[in-house]
Amino acid sequence: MIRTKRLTFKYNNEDTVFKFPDISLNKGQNLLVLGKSGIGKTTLLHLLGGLLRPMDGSIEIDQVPVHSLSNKELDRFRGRNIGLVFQSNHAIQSLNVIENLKARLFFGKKTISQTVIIDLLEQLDILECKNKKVRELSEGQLQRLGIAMAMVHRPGIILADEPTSSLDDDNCNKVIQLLIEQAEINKANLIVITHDQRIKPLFTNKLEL
Ligand SMILES: Nc1ncnc2c1ncn2[C@@H]1O[C@H](COP(=O)(O)OP(=O)(O)OP(=O)(O)O)[C@@H](O)[C@H]1O
Repeated sequence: MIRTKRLTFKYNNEDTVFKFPDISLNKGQNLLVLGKSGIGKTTLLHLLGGLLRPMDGSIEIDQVPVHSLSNKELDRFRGRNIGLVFQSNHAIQSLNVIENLKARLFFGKKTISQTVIIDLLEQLDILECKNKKVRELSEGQLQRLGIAMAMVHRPGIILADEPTSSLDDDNCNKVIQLLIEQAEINKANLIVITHDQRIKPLFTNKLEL
């Protein structure tokens, strides 16, 4: 469950004040956030993910007032409850796929059985890569590893920043279907931000900034 109210934000040394429309999502609901370049989509995603703090307004996630957590509480909350899918992959190059997932769990202070990890890799169709180093993966496999890393700790919220902008139509559809499927399996909220118009028909719930 995510609720934001009268959320505003300003970067240090900048004049622009971003005012975001209220968001209200029940458990398991998805949202597509659209808007032209520079409007503040990534900024909103970083606020929801606790990477930035609002200037004013509130963010409530599963009854937790995220906006008023201390830095330490926020780090812990993010590590346990938020899954972030970035445009480019943030995996550690020198580690293999399984080691990267274990590192993600270590930082999130969560223990997940090896069977669950194997199941996830199978669902994402990268099980055969489990012992490959990150630098040995193709672009598509890297993208799916990014999703696995965002999902492995079973977060309640999955936030994806332009996950399809560099993909062809076929892979664009596959990645979005995988994200929707993973969100469903975990009963998580999925929020995708994009200016990729191809994704629009795949979401019923949309917010235009
Ligand atoms: N760390 C920062 N410090 C100052 N200004 C920033 C910072 N990050 C982003 N901005 C500015 O804030 C505005 C909104 O940026 P943001 O990345 O949220 O937009 P966006 O809608 O995601 O854009 P795009 O679709 O191009 O990725 C832009 O004008 C950007 O230059």
